[in-house]
Amino acid sequence: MGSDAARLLDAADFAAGKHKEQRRKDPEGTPFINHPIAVARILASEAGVTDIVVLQAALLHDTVEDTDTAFSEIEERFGEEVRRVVEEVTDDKALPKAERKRLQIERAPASSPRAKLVKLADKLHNLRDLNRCAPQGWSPQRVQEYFQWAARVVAGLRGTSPPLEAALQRLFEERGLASAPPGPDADTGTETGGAWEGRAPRVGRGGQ
Ligand SMILES: Nc1nc2c(ncn2[C@@H]2O[C@H](COP(=O)(O)OP(=O)(O)O)[C@@H](OP(=O)(O)OP(=O)(O)O)[C@H]2O)c(=O)[nH]1
Ligand SMILES: [Mn+2]
Repeated sequence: MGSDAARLLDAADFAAGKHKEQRRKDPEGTPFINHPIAVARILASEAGVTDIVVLQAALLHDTVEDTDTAFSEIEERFGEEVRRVVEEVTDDKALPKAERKRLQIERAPASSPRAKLVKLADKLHNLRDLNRCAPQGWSPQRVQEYFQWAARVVAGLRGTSPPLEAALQRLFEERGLASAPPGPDADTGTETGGAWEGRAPRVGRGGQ
């Protein structure tokens, strides 16, 4: 099986090979692999995660969604637990974009704790990246809409990692997106209404 370090580097090497032709959407064309590495770093350094399955899944989280990688390949090389987390954080690109985005909001609350960690770190890195530099062709309104959508996904991931949720909360507040504080009573607060500018109501806590 090898050491934890070996397993982690195996995942980093696999992801680097799969993403080798891809660039991020920023005007600098940052190598895509910077993103999964940053997501794994956020989990290890900011969330204090030591679970190698989570860190491997973070490195691999966009391989199936964005390259020719099959889930079976992930399972054969990294095992069933890693495959399962990657599967939970992979959008079905065959679906229309609006449906994919809706499903992320709907499915967040019932995700496994491991998948919730990867999703929180993924959103945190994408939002920090948006603040740093918007992707080519994105208007300020599109950026703001991504923040609004991300806040709805993150609302369904609460109770998972206080440091990541606090970092995300600050980013949402900077954008004028208030939301209820973490915790079991998060859906009872009314003082923070209006975050969605009259769009849909907050979602995703039903019965979880
Ligand atoms: N902020 C930012 N995002 C970039 C950049 N380059 C690529 N992305 C990716 O773009 C996706 C968000 O763009 P959208 O237009 O909303 O989604 P889409 O790619 O699925 O169509 C994210 O994918 P994802 O990882 O699948 O996350 P998510 O859509 O599930 O949040 C993000 O990782 C960049 O330079 N900055
Ligand atoms: Mn990602």
